[in-house]
Amino acid sequence: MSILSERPAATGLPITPLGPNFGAELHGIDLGRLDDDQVLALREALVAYKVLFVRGQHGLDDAAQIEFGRRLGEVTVGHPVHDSGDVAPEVYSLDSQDNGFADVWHTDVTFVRRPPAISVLRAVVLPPTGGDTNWADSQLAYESLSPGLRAHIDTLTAVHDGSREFGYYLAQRRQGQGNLWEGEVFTSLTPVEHPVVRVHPESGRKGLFVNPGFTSHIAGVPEHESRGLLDILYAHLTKPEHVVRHRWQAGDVALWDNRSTAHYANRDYGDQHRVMHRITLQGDVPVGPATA
Ligand SMILES: O=C(O)CCC(=O)C(=O)O
Ligand SMILES: [Fe+2]
Repeated sequence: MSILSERPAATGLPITPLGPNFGAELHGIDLGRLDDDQVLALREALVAYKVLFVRGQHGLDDAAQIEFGRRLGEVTVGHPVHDSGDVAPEVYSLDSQDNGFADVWHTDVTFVRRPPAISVLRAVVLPPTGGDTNWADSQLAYESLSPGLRAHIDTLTAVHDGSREFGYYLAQRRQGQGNLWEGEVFTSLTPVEHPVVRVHPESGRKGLFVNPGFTSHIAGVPEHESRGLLDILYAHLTKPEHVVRHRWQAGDVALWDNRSTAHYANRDYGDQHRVMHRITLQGDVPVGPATA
């Protein structure tokens, strides 16, 4: 029996859930021509399903992708330090011929005070095979930890450090001159602290908010303890039961909620070319259980 259940949403969006709570596909809509009710429904579906896949968006170019983003929220510049070259400032281009890989589990740009809430990714050039992307449900992962561990990590904060992935790039390629992100020009990547457990500002659900890409350590505990605990949390977050995997086709767009997910792009396509264009929507300062 197929786990897919065609469920006509009350809102009129044709949503096919990929599981009970995580991931859904949308067919038969044009992201460039949504009416206001559909935009609202999409926004709600994004919080509910955390990652949405929209097929057949062949007409969407960078400008239309940005325009679509503006209907959902405040579009940021593409990245705090990366320069994507000959594209609009809002676009972050991941080009395999320019070291644009995302083969480490991460949540986007958590190394700033207000990480982006939502990302919208469009396939521009796809390899003939491979290059799938995986998303992990950080809320389900949190909820399926034992109560004792949940209570413990509810109290912790962690340090997020963008210099691990982008420090060399900022120093060498950008000569210490990053982009203007929310009024701040990034000349260095100063580590920031976020709660280990994030309370989602819209749904109120708690989720793990640490990621191997940018989290350097848990604050205020010995290094070996931090390492051990993070390893447990990462292994749990990325269990197959918590993950959906998307096999890209031309015209696909994926949208995800960075407040409740992490993701990883498979680097398994050899020398083939792969280009993805991402835009991000402004988020808020992550809040933990103690202050929620
Ligand atoms: O290349 C991909 O599939 C995902 C890249 C990524 O991490 C992102 O767009 O945020
Ligand atoms: Fe990413």
